[in-house]
Amino acid sequence: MINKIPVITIDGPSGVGKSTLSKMIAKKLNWSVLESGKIYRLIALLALNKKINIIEKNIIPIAKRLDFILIKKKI
Ligand SMILES: Nc1ncnc2c1ncn2[C@@H]1O[C@H](COP(=O)(O)OP(=O)(O)OP(=O)(O)O)[C@@H](O)[C@H]1O
Ligand SMILES: Nc1ccn([C@@H]2O[C@H](COP(=O)(O)O)[C@@H](O)[C@H]2O)c(=O)n1
Repeated sequence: MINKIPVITIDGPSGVGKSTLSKMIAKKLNWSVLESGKIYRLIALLALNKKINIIEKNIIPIAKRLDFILIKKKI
């Protein structure tokens, strides 16, 4: 079943405090933290494994199926 708990995610450069701040906010709101950098890296890994050229039109279908891929562990 897909987790319906709201998530917070903060984008920005490395080491600026995204994780620290998002964990603090998530704790206060009882939300989950979504680390967007991990999603980008996972999509890149899937594209590399499947030898897919990393251009927008190829990446969008992978991103759309990401929840299915994660649930079925089809990486
Ligand atoms: N408001 C703050 N003031 C001073 N130091 C901070 C603050 N917020 C976070 N830090 C410190 O800065 C460092 C980087 O923080 P954090 O890991 O939250 O950043 P990040 O943006 O998530 O990093 P990464 O991109 O590497 O995942 C940590 O050592 C953290 O303790
Ligand atoms: N493949 C990636 C990875 C990250 N980003 C951006 O960088 C930010 C920092 O990511 P971290 O995981 O190192 O905290 C992230 O918020 C993204 O904006 C990216 O564009 N592509």
